[in-house]
Amino acid sequence: MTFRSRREKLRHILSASACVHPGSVYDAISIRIAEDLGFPLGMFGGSVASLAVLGDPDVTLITLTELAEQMRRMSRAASLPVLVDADHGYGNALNVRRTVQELETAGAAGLTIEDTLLPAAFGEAKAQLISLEEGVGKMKGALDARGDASLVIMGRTGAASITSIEDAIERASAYEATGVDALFFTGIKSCAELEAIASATRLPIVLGDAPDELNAIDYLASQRVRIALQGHAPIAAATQAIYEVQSALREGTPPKNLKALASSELTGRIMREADIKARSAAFLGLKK
Ligand SMILES: O=C([O-])CC(=O)C(=O)O
Ligand SMILES: [Mg+2]
Repeated sequence: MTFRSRREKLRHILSASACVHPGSVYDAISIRIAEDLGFPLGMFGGSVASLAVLGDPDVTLITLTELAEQMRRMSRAASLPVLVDADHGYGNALNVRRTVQELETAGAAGLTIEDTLLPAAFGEAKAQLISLEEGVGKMKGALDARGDASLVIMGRTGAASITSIEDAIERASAYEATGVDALFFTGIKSCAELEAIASATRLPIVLGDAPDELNAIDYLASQRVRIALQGHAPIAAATQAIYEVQSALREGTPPKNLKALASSELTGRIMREADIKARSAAFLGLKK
């Protein structure tokens, strides 16, 4: 499937009237599983990118090259549309342009650019924001860099949990005015806050995190939330599974007694083994 048709699917989600949960994806295996299970969209979070690629926490150590390469691997492995958390765009507004170019050619369906000051400033324990003006410049740079007009650019603000809900609304309104395709919020704590945002803006809304008060999907849809993230449980589950199997082996459990391994049928499906066999027959003169 072409990159454009993946982007059009994401655009369709944003323009429809329902709210969807994306699958959390971070590598070729996780995206193929999300695709096979019927998720309409994959979310490639910055936190899981750092963990999967570097084994590091989410402290902006991953490079744009590493992020884009991981996206490229996922684009090859599956055709599920993927929304990429591009953090602050890896620098200033000129770096944001480069980030958009790299993620576009790597096959992202959409990406978010946020106004958090990253990496963290010297001597500051708490997260900080860049100025509204700099945030606007980043959004304009992102839109200007787009080569395929169907690539979805989202303006993201974490102001609700860093400064105030009023600041989040002011920033979101300014980003909306640049022509971005959707608004992505983190740190929204209540229905009242979401309703204030929904009535002050008009673009589709994406929620990066949400307390229990905000988990009824029909209510979210009624407030123009089109995508609601659910964290990144798959990589946590994978980490636990690897820990358990390595512990068992280290303690002397024979490999044949290990529990909860993927069956060869499941592994074969994820590896698209039938396709490889058919191609081997067609191109290598081997039997199907
Ligand atoms: O975008 C998301 O998935 C949430 C986030 O910031 C991260 O996981 O880095
Ligand atoms: Mg992030």
